[in-house]
Amino acid sequence: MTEQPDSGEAVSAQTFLDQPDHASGATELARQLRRIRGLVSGADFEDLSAEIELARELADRIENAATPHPPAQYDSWGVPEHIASNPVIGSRNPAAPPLDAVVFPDGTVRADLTLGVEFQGPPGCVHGGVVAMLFDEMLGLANAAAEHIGMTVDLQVTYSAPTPLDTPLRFEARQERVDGRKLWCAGTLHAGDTLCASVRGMFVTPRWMLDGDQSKPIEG
Ligand SMILES: CCCCCCCCCCCCCCCC(=O)SCCNC(=O)CCNC(=O)[C@H](O)C(C)(C)COP(=O)(O)OP(=O)(O)OC[C@H]1O[C@@H](n2cnc3c(N)ncnc32)[C@H](O)[C@@H]1OP(=O)(O)O
Repeated sequence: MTEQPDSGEAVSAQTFLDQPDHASGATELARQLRRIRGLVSGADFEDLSAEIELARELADRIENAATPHPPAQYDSWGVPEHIASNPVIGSRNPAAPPLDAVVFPDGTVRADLTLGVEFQGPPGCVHGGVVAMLFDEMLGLANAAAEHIGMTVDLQVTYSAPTPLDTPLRFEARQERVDGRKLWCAGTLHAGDTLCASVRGMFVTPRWMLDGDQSKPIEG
């Protein structure tokens, strides 16, 4: 449970799309790979030849143990495998920050996170494309929280101030309007009191999705 600090009164939030650790250990493996990701992209080393050998052996071992499931086999939105591989929230995707979201009773989705040097664009700042990607996901999550999802057809990001690295950031998003298959969402990104960026997005629920069961429980 988290409190919404800007509301003036304590409002409880629920963890959203909770992803328990995978029994195989893949979630923990992703955590360790994220540590390596940050170190390799943001530190100097004298000689890594022994570590390279180790990494190659590890990659070979994981490849031999793996039974890959191509994305085309993922059967629907929100199943654990679909969420786990996501590049923004996926607990088993080492490339994901990962972003952990909570949802408030009014439908606002919030995520607090800190981004390291591997997400750098301008020196000391988060890459603008990374901000856009995280916003896209946040708006998608706001749609999921409203149980009315779609695909992005338009995403407009306004960058107001540089987004600092290694600094607590807060993303917020909510679905604002629905008209048939068309959905509109908005969001903000703050570092402390500074508004770094804001976003407006339009989504469309594909016709084929209406034939499926959108209201099925979100697993994971
Ligand atoms: C509850 C369940 C659990 C969920 C669990 C959650 C899991 C965890 C969350 C993951 C969250 C992922 C968040 C990332 C989201 C992506 O990354 S989505 C990927 C990027 N987007 C795409 O690839 C979309 C590509 N576009 C398309 O495939 C097609 O345009 C679409 C979206 C299927 C729509 O095609 P369509 O069904 O044929 O619709 P179409 O008739 O063309 O348009 C419908 C209406 O929208 C309008 N429209 C279409 N495009 C536009 C546009 N660009 N601008 C303005 N209007 C437009 C049309 O003019 C039309 O308006 P009307 O004539 O009805 O007034």
